[in-house]
Amino acid sequence: MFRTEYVKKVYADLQKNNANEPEFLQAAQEILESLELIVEKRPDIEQNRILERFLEPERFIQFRVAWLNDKNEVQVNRGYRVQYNSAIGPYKGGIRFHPSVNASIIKFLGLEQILKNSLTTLPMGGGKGGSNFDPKGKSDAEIMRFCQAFMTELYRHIGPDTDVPAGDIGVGGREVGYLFGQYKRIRDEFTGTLTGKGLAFGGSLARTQATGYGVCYFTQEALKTMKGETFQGKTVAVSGAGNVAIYAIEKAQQLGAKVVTCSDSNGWIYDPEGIDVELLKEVKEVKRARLTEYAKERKSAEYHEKKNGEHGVWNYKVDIALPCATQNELNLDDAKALVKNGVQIVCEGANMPTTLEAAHYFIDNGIIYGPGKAANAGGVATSGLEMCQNSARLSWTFEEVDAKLKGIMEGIFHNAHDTAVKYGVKENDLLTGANIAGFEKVCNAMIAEGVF
Ligand SMILES: NC(=O)C1=CN([C@@H]2O[C@H](COP(=O)(O)OP(=O)(O)OC[C@H]3O[C@@H](n4cnc5c(N)ncnc54)[C@H](O)[C@@H]3O)[C@@H](O)[C@H]2O)C=CC1
Ligand SMILES: O=C(O)CCC(=O)C(=O)O
Repeated sequence: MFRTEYVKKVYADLQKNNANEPEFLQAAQEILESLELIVEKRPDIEQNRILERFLEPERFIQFRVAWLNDKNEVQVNRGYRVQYNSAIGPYKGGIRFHPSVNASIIKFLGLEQILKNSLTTLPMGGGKGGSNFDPKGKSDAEIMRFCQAFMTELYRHIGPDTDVPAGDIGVGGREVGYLFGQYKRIRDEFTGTLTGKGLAFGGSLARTQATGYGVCYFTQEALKTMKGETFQGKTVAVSGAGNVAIYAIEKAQQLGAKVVTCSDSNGWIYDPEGIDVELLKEVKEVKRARLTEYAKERKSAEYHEKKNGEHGVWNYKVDIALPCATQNELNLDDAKALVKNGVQIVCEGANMPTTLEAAHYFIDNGIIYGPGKAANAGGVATSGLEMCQNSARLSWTFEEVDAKLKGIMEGIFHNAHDTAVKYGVKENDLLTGANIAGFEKVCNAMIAEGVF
């Protein structure tokens, strides 16, 4: 797995100290496999014990969230915030509400976020938070009370120049609104402490679309540079049916592709005529319903129930795959099926959706592989743009924000690609390129700022 004694020891210690955290160890292993190349070139990394410091969060906060449901019964959940690394800016990263949330998931997401935020070129450190609260089936009033209870603890740890949370799975505009309202009430100040806010109270145009559109801008630049091609006429598989998936589908179709799949936790849609994105928005964003509702309205769509936890969407003949649901949703068998069916490029809208074996399989088979920390950085980049607008107390037009987002995504692709080439790995290995490029800036800042 590793060649150098230093990296071997760092990873062995990490395994010992985080024994029951598989997602965190997976993310760390994937990053360390890339960073070994820079460690071999730069002895100052080992001298300054940068890898050990980089992998250890600056702060990990865990707290109780007690709230009342609609029957006036007391409910108790666990809340988290990891403030992972502030070398290049205030901690920045989303909040996830999902029953699977635990320390391992929060730490893997926070670690990825450090490199992602560095790649955006904006001054943002890495953080992430969440709760094992399950929003499914909760009333609007329950969601509000939970968000208020969550913020009643979190507020003391965050601030516009300290730590700026945003949304992630289970946390969208509605939840950010309730979190922001409670923060403002407790602190008695109106600042840009959260991003993804509503447009009436400091949100940025295009933040809703940013992650999904950004994945497509990244994919488009990769196709253009490495294959001289575009989205026009291509067939695309997307997983997920949430914020990232919806706007990835919308942009891919605007760019001339046909997206034939999407999915949620219960099942998936195969729609050979192309997903009707307006209908999908109506089902998921307005009604908050299941994909069965989409299939009822759309004659050309097939609905498949997930029976054995399979993700289903990776078995069709497509040119482009965009996993946009959740971690480890694309395994080695899925990767083999995609490659057999002629996929050319896989770019991740979700965080770590591809298992490590599957990622290696893509790279070894010449598929362009854009890891989430590069391909889905458009969401946090636009959050960074929201922070700029809040500080300046102004707002840019949709076109201005979208143009900046596009420029940032194209820049991230070229940075990852050029770094892959510079470090002598295959040019389709944007994983190594993104890991090294994101790390280098953080590492230099950590050394310059002294031992901490
Ligand atoms: N919202 C954002 O700006 C960003 C989100 N991401 C990542 O994108 C992914 C999706 O997030 P959002 O679209 O924001 O969330 P969302 O809450 O809007 O949608 C979540 C999506 O994931 C699916 N999903 C969740 N758990 C699942 C499971 N166990 N099995 C199958 N599907 C499952 C849901 O069905 C839904 O399609 C996550 O990995 C998130 O970390 C990454 C960068 C930014
Ligand atoms: O916009 C943000 O700050 C967070 C986005 C996020 O959670 C992510 O990039 O995974």
